[in-house]
Amino acid sequence: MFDGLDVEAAGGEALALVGHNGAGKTSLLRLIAGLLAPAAGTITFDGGEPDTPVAEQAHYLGHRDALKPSLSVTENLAFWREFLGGEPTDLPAAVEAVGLAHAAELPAAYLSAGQRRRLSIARLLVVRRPIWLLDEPTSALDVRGQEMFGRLMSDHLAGGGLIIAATHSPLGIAAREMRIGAAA
Ligand SMILES: Nc1ncnc2c1ncn2[C@@H]1O[C@H](COP(=O)(O)OP(=O)(O)OP(=O)(O)O)[C@@H](O)[C@H]1O
Repeated sequence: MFDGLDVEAAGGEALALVGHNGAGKTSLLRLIAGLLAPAAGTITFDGGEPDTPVAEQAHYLGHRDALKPSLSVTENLAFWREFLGGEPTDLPAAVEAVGLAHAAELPAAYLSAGQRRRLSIARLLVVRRPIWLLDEPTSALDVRGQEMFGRLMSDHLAGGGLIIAATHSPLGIAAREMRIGAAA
């Protein structure tokens, strides 16, 4: 799919992966997230927890929102916090931060596409991880949702976090562009 790829990104930086459909942007994110094994090469995280795999220090926000439809918004977040071994955090604050306070007790099955994406974004806030791997994160978000997520991404970068995002549209924050594959 791709070879000879040499990418480096530092804390506080956002890297925007751009490239044509099928270039390998999602695959690169999935490699870093530990969901695919590289045929060759290594992925390292200097300054992270040395004994913890990079994948466990990263959040992967994929195309599909990983939600349990029968659980409410708050229950989904509680599930993720438990599953990912997060510290006790203020779930209502995370729900509020993504603009879902009015839907906190609604089953995820009833959420719109944009609301599901907002709930997925709340997972990034509930369990703190330094690396955010985002695949088309703003798809389905309305303008206010995009602004909200832009602020959350900026806060993450200001705290020394790292963002790597595959995107076909502006990310809403200053990002270094990295092209995957040949220009279309
Ligand atoms: N599980 C898989 N098995 C086989 N081939 C795959 C698999 N997943 C992806 N591919 C192939 O790898 C290539 C890169 O796919 P990828 O999803 O990484 O592209 P992308 O750059 O994210 O594209 P898009 O802009 O359409 O989201 C494509 O040719 C795709 O068909």
